[in-house]
Parts: sequence; structure tokens; C-alpha cells
Amino acid sequence: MFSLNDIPTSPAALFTAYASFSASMMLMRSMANELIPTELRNYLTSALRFLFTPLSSDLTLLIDETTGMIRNQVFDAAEVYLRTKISPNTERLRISKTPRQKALTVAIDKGEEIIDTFQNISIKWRFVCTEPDKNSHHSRETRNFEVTFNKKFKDKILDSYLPYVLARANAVREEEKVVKLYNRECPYDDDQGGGMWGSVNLEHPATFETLAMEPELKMAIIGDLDRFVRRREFYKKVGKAWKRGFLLYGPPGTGKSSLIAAMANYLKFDIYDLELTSIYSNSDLRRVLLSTTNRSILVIEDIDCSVEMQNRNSEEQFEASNRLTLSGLLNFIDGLWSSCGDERVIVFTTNNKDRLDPALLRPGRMDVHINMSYCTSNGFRILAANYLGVGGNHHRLSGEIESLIESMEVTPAEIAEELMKSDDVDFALEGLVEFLKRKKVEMNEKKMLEENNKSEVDHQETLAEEAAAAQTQKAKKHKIEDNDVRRIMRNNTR
Ligand SMILES: Nc1ncnc2c1ncn2[C@@H]1O[C@H](COP(=O)(O)OP(=O)(O)OP(=O)(O)O)[C@@H](O)[C@H]1O
Ligand SMILES: [Mg+2]
Repeated sequence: MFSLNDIPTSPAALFTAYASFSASMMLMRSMANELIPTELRNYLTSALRFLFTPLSSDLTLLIDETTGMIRNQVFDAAEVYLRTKISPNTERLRISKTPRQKALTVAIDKGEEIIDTFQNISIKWRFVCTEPDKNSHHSRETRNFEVTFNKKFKDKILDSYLPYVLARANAVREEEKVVKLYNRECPYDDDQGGGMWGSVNLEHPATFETLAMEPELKMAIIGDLDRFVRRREFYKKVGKAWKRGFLLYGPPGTGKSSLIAAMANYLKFDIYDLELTSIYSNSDLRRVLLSTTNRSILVIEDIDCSVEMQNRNSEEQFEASNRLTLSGLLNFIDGLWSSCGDERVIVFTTNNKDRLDPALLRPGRMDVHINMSYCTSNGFRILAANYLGVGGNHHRLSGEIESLIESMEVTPAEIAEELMKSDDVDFALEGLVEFLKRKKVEMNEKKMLEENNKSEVDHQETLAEEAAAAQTQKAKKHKIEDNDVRRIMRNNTR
């Protein structure tokens, strides 16, 4: 029998009693672990906890990592959201980084708590992990978040706070998104998500700020892209596929590919670089296009050269009837995207707009045509700021450079190449002046040569024309002579 006299009073006795109590608890726990299956044990623990917890004013929501086989989006969002809420009081953090990531991911560790406030409501998050059952091969660690707050705010938490967490997480993901470049030639895909496309991170640093283009044109393109991504409902209302086509044309080195990279970096859309010459049939094309994702840019470079795919010999084709043609491609892209693609941008580039198939130019096909042309003074200023860190118009040589640029055809790529030759501003700009002058002389010489050639050709043509005229005259004369002969002969026979 237990009596009050049995209660230990001295510290030593208290310690001994506590030690023996703990030992027997541990023994009981380990016996229970062996005898009672995990599920039942978990159930009993939570039932007992529920029975013995005094009625609380708090409510706790459980957010499991998965729902059945599928990941729970609220869990994933919470994980991202809580990364932004880590306070200096947090004691343990988990750090990770995949090869693709640029920065470390910092996340809370199991058992850690984070206190958040939303509209003056205090919300406690706890990250809970349960160990896998050692006796079962299939069991794995389960992870969930517990969200605890005052019961009276239940509706506000469910209707406003959790949607807010989801939206914030999406925004963070957008910010952190690494734009990818998919290419069918690329042999690997780190994320294993590209299907038949290999991918690498798009490391192209081009942004709209660094692009040498007329500011108005730049603003117009940015405005167009902004409008496009905002207009989901509009496209739905008018029954059009939510896509936008761009045709970029201009000489090599004027920034067509750079503009595509700038668009991708701006929209945070992945790029699918489609090499049409590697596609042999419509079914091939369908498979490839179907494996691209929404919110992406499909790029077909040098479309005028790709048109030559029509001329491949029939042995290379799987079947003649299945042969890939440009208009087939366009119809297919239109059809496909009308039915299953959302928020797609398609960009064609060409060096020769005049050589393009009219099917590509007809209204409604490529929504925006952009002429990427030779460098202007404005373009030079941007390049000088990018490459040398100077406001291009503040240098003693700026005036000379700008008037040279305005008087000739020089591409941004050529200017960029010159500016890269030295870190020394004076040296680089002097080099650029030299280059521009040399190029101008060469261009003038070429022009003169062409003109000479032309006048030589003209002269030859004139000579040829004169010779032809003389020949005609001669022929006519012969005729007259002949006629004369005939007349004389006729006269003679009379
Ligand atoms: N408008 C520009 N603004 C900034 N840099 C540019 C511009 N145009 C060209 N460059 C520079 O020149 C390089 C080549 O340009 P880019 O590949 O974009 O030209 P392109 O028009 O696509 O040429 P191609 O017709 O040969 O494909 C770029 O990497 C960039 O450094
Ligand atoms: Mg290019």
C-alpha cells in the first residue's frame, strides 16, 4: 500500500525515486514498443493526449506532406513560406543546395517552432517528423506542419491566412526560379523533368536593361509581355489560345538571341530551343511539342533556313505523307496550343525576312514583328554603360563615336566585341573609334567597288545593247539588201 510516509523528502531520496521511476517508464515504453504495433501505439498516444489535455482555446491544423500518393501543395507552400519567417531565435536550421541552385536553401529543422502574425493573430507553426517504423520495410518518415492559433480565428485562418501562405510561396518560387534552356541535343537533364528535352540553366545574362535597343522599342516589348501575362481572362473571353508570337528579324549580331534570353529572364519562362532540321515527321513534332510545358518560350531560330526541311530527299522521310512542312508546322502549333497550351510565347528569328514563307507573315500568325537593326547612338550608350561602366555620352570620344555609328551600318555585337578588349575606358573607346573608322573606309571601298562593278556591268550591258542594236540594223540592212536583190531580180525578170 502506498502511504504518505513513502514520499521521499531528502534530495538524495527524491533523486533515487525519480531515477527508478524513469527506468520503469523506459522499460514500459520499450515493452510497449515491442508488443503494440506502431499504428495502434500512435492512435493510443494521441487518444490519451486528447483525453488528458485540458480543454484548450487553441485549434491545431495538421498539414501532412502527402495526400495519398500526391504531394500536399499546402505542405510544400508552408515549407517555402516558413523559410521567409525564420527568426533569430530559431535554434536549428537545415541547409541544402542542389547543383542547379545558385543560393543555399535554409529551412527549419524538425521540432522547430516559428511564430507568425497575420492581421494581429498569433500563429504558431511547428515542424513535426515521426521516425519510420524500424520493423516495417515500407514505413518511412512522416513529416507535417502543425499550425496552432486561437479557435475563434478558424475561419480567418482557413479563408485568408492559408491562401496568403500559398500566394507568398508562389511569389518566392517565382523569384527563385532558375530559367532553363531546353534543347533536344542536350544529353542530360538534372531535374529529370524535361521528357525528351535535355536542359541546362539559362545562364544568358541578357536583360532588357543590358540590351542595346531603342528605348521606345524596348518599352513597347516589355509592355506587350506584361499585357500578355495579365490577360488570361481576356484570351478566354475572346476564345483565343493564350499565346503570343514574335518574329525577330535582322542581320547577324543585332541581338535577336539576346532579346529572347532577355524575354525569358523577364518572364521567368523556360526556353525550348527547337531545331527543326532534327525533326523528320509531324508525329515526331507532335511528341516533341507535347512535352513542352506551359509558361515557356518556344524558339525556332533561322526559320528561313529551316524551311529547307521541305526539300529533304524522300529517303530521309519516314513517310512522304507525314512529311513536315512549314505551314503544317504552323497549323499544328496553332491547333495544339489552342487545345492544350497556356501562356506560351513562340519566337521565330530570321536574317532574311524577305525570304520567309508568306504563311508565316500572314496576319494573326506572328503577333509582333520586331526589326533588330544596326546599332544607334542610344544603343552605343547602353553598351558603353554595360561594358565599361561609363555613361557613353560623357566621354570626350562619345560625340565622334556616335556620329560614326549613325553614318554607317555596324552591329551591337561588333561594338560589344571592341568594348570588351580593355578595362581601360580611354583605351577601349579609342580602339572603337579606330575600328569604326577602319570599317567605314572598308565599307566605302566596298560600296565603290560595287558601284564600279555595277557601272562596269552597266557599261558591258550598254556595249552588248549597242552590239545587239547594230546586229539588228545589220539584219535589217541585209533584209533591205535581200529585198533590193529581190527587187532587182524581179526587175530583171520583167
Ligand atoms: N542589341 C544588343 N544588345 C546588347 N548586346 C548585343 C546586342 N546585339 C548583339 N549583342 C552582343 O552580341 C552577341 C551576339 O548577339 P546575338 O547572338 O544576340 O545576335 P543575333 O541577332 O541572334 O545573331 P544571329 O542572327 O547570328 O543569330 C551577344 O552575345 C551580345 O553580347
Ligand atoms: Mg541568334
